[in-house]
Amino acid sequence: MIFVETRIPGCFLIEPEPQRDDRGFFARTYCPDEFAAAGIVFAPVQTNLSRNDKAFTLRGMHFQKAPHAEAKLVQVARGKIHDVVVDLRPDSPAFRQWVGAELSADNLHQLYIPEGCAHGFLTLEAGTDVLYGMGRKYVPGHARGYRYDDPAFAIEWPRPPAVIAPADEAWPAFGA
Ligand SMILES: Cc1cn([C@H]2C[C@H](O)[C@@H](COP(=O)(O)OP(=O)(O)O[C@H]3O[C@H](C)C(=O)[C@H](O)[C@H]3O)O2)c(=O)[nH]c1=O
Repeated sequence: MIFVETRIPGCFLIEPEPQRDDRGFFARTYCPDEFAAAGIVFAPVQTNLSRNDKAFTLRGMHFQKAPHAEAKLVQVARGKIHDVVVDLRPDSPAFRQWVGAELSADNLHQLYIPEGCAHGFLTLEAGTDVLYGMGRKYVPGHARGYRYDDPAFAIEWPRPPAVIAPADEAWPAFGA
């Protein structure tokens, strides 16, 4: 696995190293030793699957309120997304900055998102499945978020969403 830290400290783009043969390939998508060697202390304790039927479906920008903040390992099992992370840690040099990456079933790329960051994605193909490894079990009632187009972050999206949940349109403005 190849780890490339983004401009958000602790947020990594991860490129698995598929072992290819005549049948296809085998790729490791998580390994505690390789993560530890990259300086990441993370062990998924819950996994989630997000199925998105339509292209240009947007989910986000979500995070869990402390003390239930979640680190996440995100990968696309089918289709393609524009994945975005926003640093919400006031003491971070990248506070309020965002990073984006195209994750797809073809490029196998993953994003590791540390606690204290918001996460969201826009699907770029119909029938996109997003897999999550979560660093903490989900605790209902602690979900928080901001709008994907909040001017405080000025996130660049490939295009506006065609599908978005009312709850994701109703998040408060950052700093409100
Ligand atoms: C996150 C989560 C949700 N749920 C339940 C709660 C709702 O009844 C239902 C759908 O939840 P929600 O509408 O929050 O799903 P998304 O909008 O895809 O939210 C996720 O999308 C953004 C992009 C993320 O990074 C988070 O993983 C997560 O917030 O699943 C659970 O039972 N367990 C869970 O871990």
